[in-house]
Amino acid sequence: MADIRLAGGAVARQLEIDRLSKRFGEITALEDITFQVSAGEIFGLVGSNGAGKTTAMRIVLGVIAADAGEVRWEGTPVRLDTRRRIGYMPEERGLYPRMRVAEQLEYLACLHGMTASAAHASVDAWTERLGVADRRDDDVIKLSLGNQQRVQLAAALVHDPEILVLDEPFSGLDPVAVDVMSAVLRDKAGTGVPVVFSSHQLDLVERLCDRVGIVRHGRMITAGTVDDLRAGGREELIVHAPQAAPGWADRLPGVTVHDHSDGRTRLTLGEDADDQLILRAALATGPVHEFARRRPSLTELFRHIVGPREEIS
Ligand SMILES: Nc1ncnc2c1ncn2[C@@H]1O[C@H](COP(=O)(O)OP(=O)(O)OP(=O)(O)O)[C@@H](O)[C@H]1O
Repeated sequence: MADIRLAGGAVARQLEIDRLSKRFGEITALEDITFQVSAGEIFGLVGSNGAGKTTAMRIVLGVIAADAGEVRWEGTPVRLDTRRRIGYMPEERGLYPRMRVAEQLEYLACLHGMTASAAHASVDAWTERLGVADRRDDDVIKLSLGNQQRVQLAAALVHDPEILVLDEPFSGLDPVAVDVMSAVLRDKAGTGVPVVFSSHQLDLVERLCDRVGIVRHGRMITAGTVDDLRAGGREELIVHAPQAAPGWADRLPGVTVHDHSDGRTRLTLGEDADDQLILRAALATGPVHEFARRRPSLTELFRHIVGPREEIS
């Protein structure tokens, strides 16, 4: 168990997922998965289909029990009373299709212990913020999928949770809704809420998350800031020389050419590579419009780490 005691004996406000394991018959969904999300931090869980992300979140929420391991908040094992203070967006979504938006959000807020008047005010505020205020009196089933998802996020937020756990909150959202959702998550983190969410949209994860964890076959294979993860990836050189023919860089020492199209070549450099030699070789083909080092994106890192046959979908 990690020591999360701070100087002076205070306990860090941290959600700890500690060595969780879970099997479903022959299938190992989780194997010793461990990660922490601090108060105020946005943590992105990424992994291929079936990697174990949903299973981990369900265990945090107590929807299913772990075979082994523990989930703690502020150093104390998470029990029913803590779970009432978590805002959860389940993958299977959980709204009553034939109940009106405001009615069911108020009902959910009251289930989490809010008074009726506080619930009413909170529903007004969140439906406004999430752009579904004009749908408050509609049955959920009449809403588009994207608007249902906004309501689902409102359901996770309406009781003013201490912790947010969101399974694929961005899937199926239009770009405006993605921006609204991102801003809400940032704001909640800004008030000290630990936010953990899963997503296959790695560009979004890269932009939004303070730290990212890559899950594979039920294990956390790496976790850290995107910059930490990038430190293990190879820097690339992009050369845009429109007149360069394919193969122009193939014989340069220490150079590996990854692709070349429309005069744009993507290279990685070994120890014996000389970037000035590469530049001279590019200039020998004609004008050079771009010559830039580029760090790998999270998508590229993901491909590199989990392997090309197991790409995210
Ligand atoms: N209730 C269940 N019964 C049997 N197997 C299950 C059950 N829930 C999950 N699994 C299996 O456990 C593994 C992990 O599934 P999980 O849903 O946690 O993955 P995931 O990372 O969330 O995937 P996705 O990105 O596709 O949502 C998969 O092999 C899945 O088929």
